[in-house]
Amino acid sequence: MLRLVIQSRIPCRLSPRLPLCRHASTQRLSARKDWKLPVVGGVFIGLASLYFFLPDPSRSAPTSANKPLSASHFTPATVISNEISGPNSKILKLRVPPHLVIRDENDPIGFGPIWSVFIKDDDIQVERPYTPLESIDENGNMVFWIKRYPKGEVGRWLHSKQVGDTVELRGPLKTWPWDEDKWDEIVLISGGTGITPFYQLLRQVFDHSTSIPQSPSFTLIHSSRTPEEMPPEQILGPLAAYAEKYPNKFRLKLLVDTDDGSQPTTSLPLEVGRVNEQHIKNSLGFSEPTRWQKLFGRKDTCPPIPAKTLFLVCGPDQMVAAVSGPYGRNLSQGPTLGVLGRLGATSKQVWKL
Ligand SMILES: Cc1cc2nc3c(=O)[nH]c(=O)nc-3n(C[C@H](O)[C@H](O)[C@H](O)COP(=O)(O)OP(=O)(O)OC[C@H]3O[C@@H](n4cnc5c(N)ncnc54)[C@H](O)[C@@H]3O)c2cc1C
Repeated sequence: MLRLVIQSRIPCRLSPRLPLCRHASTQRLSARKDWKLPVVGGVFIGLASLYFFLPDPSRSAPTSANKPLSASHFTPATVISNEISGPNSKILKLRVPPHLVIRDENDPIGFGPIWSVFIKDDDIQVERPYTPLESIDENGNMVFWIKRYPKGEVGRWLHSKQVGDTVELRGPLKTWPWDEDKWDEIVLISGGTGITPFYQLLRQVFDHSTSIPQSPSFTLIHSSRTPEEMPPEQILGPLAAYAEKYPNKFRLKLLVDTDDGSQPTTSLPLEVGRVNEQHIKNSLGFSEPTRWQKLFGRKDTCPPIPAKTLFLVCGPDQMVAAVSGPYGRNLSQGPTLGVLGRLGATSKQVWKL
């Protein structure tokens, strides 16, 4: 998920370039007569400065407190609450004036799942995308589950916001277009706060859809690092309720990397381990051969994955790579590898959010 951060120029790209700059200045001291190196170095530094310090067209989008919400400008939002939900996470509630939320069914961006907003860190003028858990209500409220990384910029900044503070956001932006007629089976695989787009989608399907019997079946396989880092009850509670109410339409599987003895956020069963082939096979209803079947020659091969099956994957880079192969260059999807590749999923059946 972090891979899709579009506006991360400052922290991500500065660091690899610094050693190059240092290298250039060392050369200049030791080989004064070589005039080419300082000139090339100077041009390089000049270009790099332009790249980093010229205003970015999206970050420098105007702010308007009167126009309807849109991705083309920032809208001020008020912090309504900001509550701790785990060792590094908070549930943040923001409110925009409700009259700025125009719900137009013909709007191609619209507010259908899955959508997100960019929130701008005013101190350093950097924006990051975040997914409102429950879309946006009639009072203009949006609720987010936000993780803070030790050296992360915007997450830390958002964690420091107090009730009554103002932050600026722009959106909605379509993250993935939901089409209930296209798939029979959808397997959602998330890590950490990568669950947020899936929560938004599932809530839309199970709380707001009028045609649940016709909707695809869903399995959500979610993993967190430890029990206390599991999503809060606010997220897992409704999901557990959907699994109980619609057992043929929704299954939930929760994994932790390690059980460090910390207090889980949920009473739901947690399995220790990473997402593997067997989890995916179980989600598709493929049975494991019994000991007797193995003894009499049935190999643990996987039947072909049905054509109308979709896998959506969202989480930290390493998890996305292990499950579905790494992202490609320039924000492209990259090849389908990893667990899903080994099971024979095609690139049309896999989408890395
Ligand atoms: C469509 C979409 C929706 C999203 N929705 C959510 C959501 O609902 N909730 C949520 O929490 N996140 C969400 N994200 C992720 C979010 O956008 C950010 O990527 C995330 O919050 C990290 O941003 P940051 O500015 O805090 O960290 P960044 O500054 O981008 O840092 C990211 C990582 O790099 C490390 N890092 C930063 N600087 C350094 C350094 N100098 N040296 C070494 N390591 C460093 C950090 O420790 C961290 O691990 C979403 C992403 C996308 C693409």
